[in-house]
Amino acid sequence: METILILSEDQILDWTDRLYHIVSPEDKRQLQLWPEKPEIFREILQEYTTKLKVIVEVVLKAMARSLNLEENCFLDKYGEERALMMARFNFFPPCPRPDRSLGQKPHADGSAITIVLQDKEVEGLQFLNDDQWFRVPIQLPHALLINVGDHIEVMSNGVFKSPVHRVVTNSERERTSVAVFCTPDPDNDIEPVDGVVSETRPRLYKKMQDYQSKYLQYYQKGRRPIESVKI
Ligand SMILES: O=C(O)CCC(=O)C(=O)O
Ligand SMILES: [Fe+2]
Repeated sequence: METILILSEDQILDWTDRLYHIVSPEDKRQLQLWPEKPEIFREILQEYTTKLKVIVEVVLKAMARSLNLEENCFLDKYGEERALMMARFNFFPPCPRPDRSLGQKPHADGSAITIVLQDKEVEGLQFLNDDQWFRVPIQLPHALLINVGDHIEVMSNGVFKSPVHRVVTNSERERTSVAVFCTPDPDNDIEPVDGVVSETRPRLYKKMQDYQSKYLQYYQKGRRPIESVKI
């Protein structure tokens, strides 16, 4: 299943094939679209999802504590049971012109946090800081990369930043990665939490509404969706 929306003729496409599935909550899964082979796929994805839920809880609590906030303040807004987890399997085939195309164009994730399992052997992910791209190393096989998404930037009133990143291609080797986007329960109002707004640190973001559809519109035009909620 693919969610690329072609919104205009001049839209720049990513050099990638993707499989994109909701993995939680269970009643939102569309199992009829999941691969049937290898047979172990569903079982492994189920187990992976269950384990990632534990990581999300630990990480969101730790992030709150690190700001001296009540430890459940991000987790409560995230919503645990009804939070949306979407798994994206990214396949980046070798590209004959890596100088002219990207596996994934610059973007920041629209999640609360994203958990990425990178290819064990082929690098490609890069993060932007001060106008410079920094490569993410892959020395640690099976390491999970945890990336802050737009929802945590808003909830933390900008203390945690949702960084811009991209994936570069290469002409020799294919690359795969699995990104699981952990996004708050769509019924929850997401805005800066109590304790991050003060006289010295004014509120920087509005309430996030209908962010998913805004996200796609902005993203495909090469703009940062989070701009739509900045005050
Ligand atoms: O391929 C990667 O390492 C990261 C992919 C990514 O940024 C994404 O799917 O949003
Ligand atoms: Fe990403």
